[in-house]
Amino acid sequence: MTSVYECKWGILATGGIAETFSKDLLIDPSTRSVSDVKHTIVAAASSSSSSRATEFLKKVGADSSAKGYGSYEELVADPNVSIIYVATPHSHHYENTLLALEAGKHVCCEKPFTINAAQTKHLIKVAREKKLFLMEAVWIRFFPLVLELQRLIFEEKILGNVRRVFSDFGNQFAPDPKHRLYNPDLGGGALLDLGIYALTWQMITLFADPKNNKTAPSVVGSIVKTPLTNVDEFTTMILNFGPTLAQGIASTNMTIRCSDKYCVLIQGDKADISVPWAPYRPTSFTIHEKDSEGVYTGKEDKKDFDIPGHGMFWEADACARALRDGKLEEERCSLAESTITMEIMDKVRYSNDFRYPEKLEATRSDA
Ligand SMILES: NC(=O)C1=CN([C@@H]2O[C@H](COP(=O)(O)OP(=O)(O)OC[C@H]3O[C@@H](n4cnc5c(N)ncnc54)[C@H](OP(=O)(O)O)[C@@H]3O)[C@@H](O)[C@H]2O)C=CC1
Ligand SMILES: O=C1OC[C@@H](O)[C@H](O)[C@H]1O
Repeated sequence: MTSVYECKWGILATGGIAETFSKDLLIDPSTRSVSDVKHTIVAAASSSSSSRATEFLKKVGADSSAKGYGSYEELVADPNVSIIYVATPHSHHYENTLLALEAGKHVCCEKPFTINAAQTKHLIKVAREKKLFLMEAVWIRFFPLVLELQRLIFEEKILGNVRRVFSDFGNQFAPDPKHRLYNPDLGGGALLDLGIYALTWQMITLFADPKNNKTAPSVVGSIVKTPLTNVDEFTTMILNFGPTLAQGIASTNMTIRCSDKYCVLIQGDKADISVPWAPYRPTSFTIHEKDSEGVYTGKEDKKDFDIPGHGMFWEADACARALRDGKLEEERCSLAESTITMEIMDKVRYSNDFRYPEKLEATRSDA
């Protein structure tokens, strides 16, 4: 019998996504036909109190031996923890990930990796120097749906040449200046929180096209800021993928929910693929056949994908396998692609005069 690798997680922060991720970690891997890795939560930390961390561990169903800490420093010092999951607001990812790396821990950090590309590059430098695994938690990259979609596009070539991709993630949020989405001090705004999914769809379809030869796209973007807190409320980007002569249009906002039917439309010369809501947790896509003049023939093929939980366990399984195999990076969610994505967001923000407070944009002096 082959041995099962046990990945020992430390959960840094106890908010919404920390809870969702932790519950997913503890779902029996056999429910998703996985038998080579399993996950244990050995500790969690809350910046507010150790009792909050202990309550969190109970709520997510961690083993009673799991430790609850009242500071992130104590968590990263725990010798039983192998990998830290960073689940704080964007504003804190850079410092929290550095804290964990400097303590010698592998890290899986929530999206967006950091506030800007300079910070991402510094994290990569530290991880490489310390020979530690590092990944931005772009969970949809690991969905079986995405793997199948890429297989159909790049191996079976069912779309022919892919020439254009529309991707949108807009959602209707109550305009609350205290919510992290509206708060500039927490890295608020549509682009970093939601727009990163619209960009991920561009990366997994147009950037990943073998003909693109891993070339970063050129980008122009336009931003409308909310008068409430001056963070971006609407952002739209046009991306030109030079080697493939394909164009991407990626949009995001936090006022209008994107269409239930078409959040993503991948257009080739033989067929299109549409992906309905939700762009951050897709469960189906439809292939629309076209005739030689590019007109839909009416022949459609819908593919549905079951998610036995929320769907965050697939990225966790990838982290576990990387640790087991001594890999410092996961190729499905590479550090190079995270850097390119951050650079795109920087370019669009800075060219539209949208900067976060100086303390959020700063990198440490050794960066
Ligand atoms: N992959 C996905 O599907 C999703 C990813 N995310 C990402 O996860 C991150 C966290 O989002 P979410 O869980 O919704 O946020 P929450 O506000 O629900 O939780 C954030 C947690 O971070 C900790 N924290 C530390 N410092 C601060 C601070 N100054 N202000 C607020 N919280 C602080 C708190 O935990 P404590 O008190 O325990 O320290 C808090 O509970 C974001 O970067 C977001 O992009 C969010 C939702 C979905
Ligand atoms: O990652 C996310 O996906 C779902 C959104 O509603 C959330 O704001 C975002 O952080």
